[in-house]
This record gives sequence, C-alpha cells and structure tokens, in this order.
Amino acid sequence: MTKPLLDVHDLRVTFHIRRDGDMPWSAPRQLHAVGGVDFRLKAGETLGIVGESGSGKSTLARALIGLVPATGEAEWIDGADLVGLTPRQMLKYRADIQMVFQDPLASLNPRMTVGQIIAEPLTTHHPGLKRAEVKERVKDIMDRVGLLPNQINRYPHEFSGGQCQRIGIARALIVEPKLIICDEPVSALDVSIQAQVINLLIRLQRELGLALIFIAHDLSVVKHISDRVLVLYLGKVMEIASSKDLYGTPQHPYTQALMSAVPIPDPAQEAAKSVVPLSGDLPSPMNPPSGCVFRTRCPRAAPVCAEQVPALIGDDHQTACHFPGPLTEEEIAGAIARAEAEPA
Ligand SMILES: Nc1ncnc2c1ncn2[C@@H]1O[C@H](COP(=O)(O)OP(=O)(O)OP(=O)(O)O)[C@@H](O)[C@H]1O
Repeated sequence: MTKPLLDVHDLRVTFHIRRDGDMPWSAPRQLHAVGGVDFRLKAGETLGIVGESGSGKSTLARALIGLVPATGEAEWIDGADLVGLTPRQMLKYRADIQMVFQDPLASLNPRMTVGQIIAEPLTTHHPGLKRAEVKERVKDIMDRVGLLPNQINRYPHEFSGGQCQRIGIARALIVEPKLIICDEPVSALDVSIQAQVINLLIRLQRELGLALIFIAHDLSVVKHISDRVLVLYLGKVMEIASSKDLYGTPQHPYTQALMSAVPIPDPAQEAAKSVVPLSGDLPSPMNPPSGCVFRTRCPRAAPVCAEQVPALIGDDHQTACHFPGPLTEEEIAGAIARAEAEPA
C-alpha cells in the first residue's frame, strides 16, 4: 500500500476553560473539542470534513498545523509526527501544508499590497530569493488563480470577496504545498461566487496534484469537491467513506440525518424523500454523553450505546456505530415524532 501523505491517529484537542464565577483554586473544566480522530489522506486526494457547528472541524484543522496543542499522532509522509513539533520545527512543514480561511478579507493584512501578501510565505521560506524573482512568481500565481497580475500593487479592500479568496489561495499556493486545508473557504461568499472558487480549487488540485482537506457546512459543496468525506460529531468521527458511498449509502444514523437534509435537484424525488430531523442541540463538549456521543439524538439508540464507545470499523467505508445500516420507516417516524414533541 502506498504511504499516505498524512496518517492521523487518535488526535485529541482539549481546551481548559475557566468560567466567570469559577473559584480561583478550582481546576479548569475540560472541553474535548477533538476526541480521538483517525483518518488517512493520500497525496492528491480531497477529503471533505462535515458536521454541525461546534463539532470540532476547525479545531481539527488547526491542530494539524500546530495552531492549537494536540495529543495523538499526525504522521507526515516523511515520517515526522506533526503533533508536538515546536513552532520552529513546524515551520519546515508550513510550506508543505497551507491553510485557506473562511473570511477572505479579514485574513488579509489591510496594510499590505496584494503582491506583498502573496509573496510573504515565499520570502519566509526562501529568504535568499531575489526581488525580481519573487515578483515574477507572484505575478505567475496571480494569473493562475484568475487575478490580473497588473493589480499586484493594489490593497485587499479594492477587491471583492471572491477575489480576496483568490488572493488567499494564491498566497497558499506560492510555496508549492502538498496539502491545502480549506476551512469554510466559500461560506462567506455569495452563492454565485462560491461555484467559481470551488471550481478554481478543483482545477488547481488536478493541475498541481495537491491534496485538499475541505471543511464546509454545505453538504452539496462537499460532495462536489471531495473524493472522500469524514463526518464529525462532537469531536469524534462517525463515518468516513468515498463521497459516492457516503452520499449514496450512508450507514451511520447521524450521517443519514445530515444527508436527508440535502436538497435533491429532481422535484419529484425531493418531495418523496423523508427528512430525518435531529432533535435537541449538540450536547456540550464539556460534558459529552457516555458511550456513543450521538446516542442522545439517535433514532436507534439502545442501552449498549450508553455503555460502550463504538469503534470505527470497516476498510474503505468506516462507521462508528453499534447498529449501522439504513434507518427503518419506524425509526424515521420516531425521530419525526420526537422532534415535533420538542418545545418550539
Ligand atoms: N480556543 C478555544 N478555546 C476554548 N474552546 C474552544 C476554542 N476553539 C474552539 N473551542 C470549542 O471547541 C468546540 C469545537 O469548535 P470548532 O470551532 O472546532 O467547531 P466547528 O465544527 O469548526 O464549528 P463551526 O462550524 O461553527 O466553525 C466548540 O465547543 C468550541 O466552542
């Protein structure tokens, strides 16, 4: 088997929280934002990560590049474990692993020109490069992402949201990374612009053989761009499969609920489908349910689900559920009745 680009095992991120009113001598509370995540990413592959707000998607991404402290392993293709590297050691890998953030304008320094912004990672990683060469590479990458190279001396506020995201992508690409982590890269953009940025990412990924980790709320967008998709719930992996399998035959009840909310383009199929509602809110990661963390909202929960944490089982299609498989009509009806009984 070819060695994966990134092999993540039991990755955990725990924040230590103090609340107003906590006694100074009391121990901080633990918030388990990422609770033991395993996945592999092949070179050139796009892995989508989906899950409700607060499920730990951004924290997982940030842990991979050392922006938040983590435990576990994240083995890079050269054998290095990215977890626990010092900032100085991580610098070497920051050229290989770049990040594109959600809010394009906020992530660009307003006092720097577009040329300076895009050049910054290049001059950090290759301080000996001549100015003319840097400028040449910046113009080349601007052209590649659909920006006019003669706009090199303009400032971020002179660009639209979509163009700012292209600047962010150019900045990530200029150091020729092997992996770009995109954290909700299009959710702040108008719908009409979203498709352009997604198509740009797909084109660049194919042309340059990049791997992408693509985090998004919008399941249709994730389906469109991803080879495989990982479903995260309360910091834990519920299911990982190829995009086709995950969307076609989801096995985990949580995935089925998420997928049932995705609109189907065919109006007849859309009208005929059953939406599986998720009752209640995401439980607090400070006090997660015992056993399977999804059990408190699961239409199929049984006593064992409160007692044992389900292992992530399978080869290409992996599911962490004691009772995987399609929900029955009775289970869906039960979920609907439970949601309807909730106070508005
Ligand atoms: N720096 C931090 N300190 C304390 N708690 C944090 C911190 N960052 C994130 N959290 C908490 O960790 C949990 C996971 O947050 P995270 O932002 O990773 O989720 P997410 O799935 O990316 O959500 P969203 O889709 O809204 O961005 C949440 O409960 C959040 O409040």
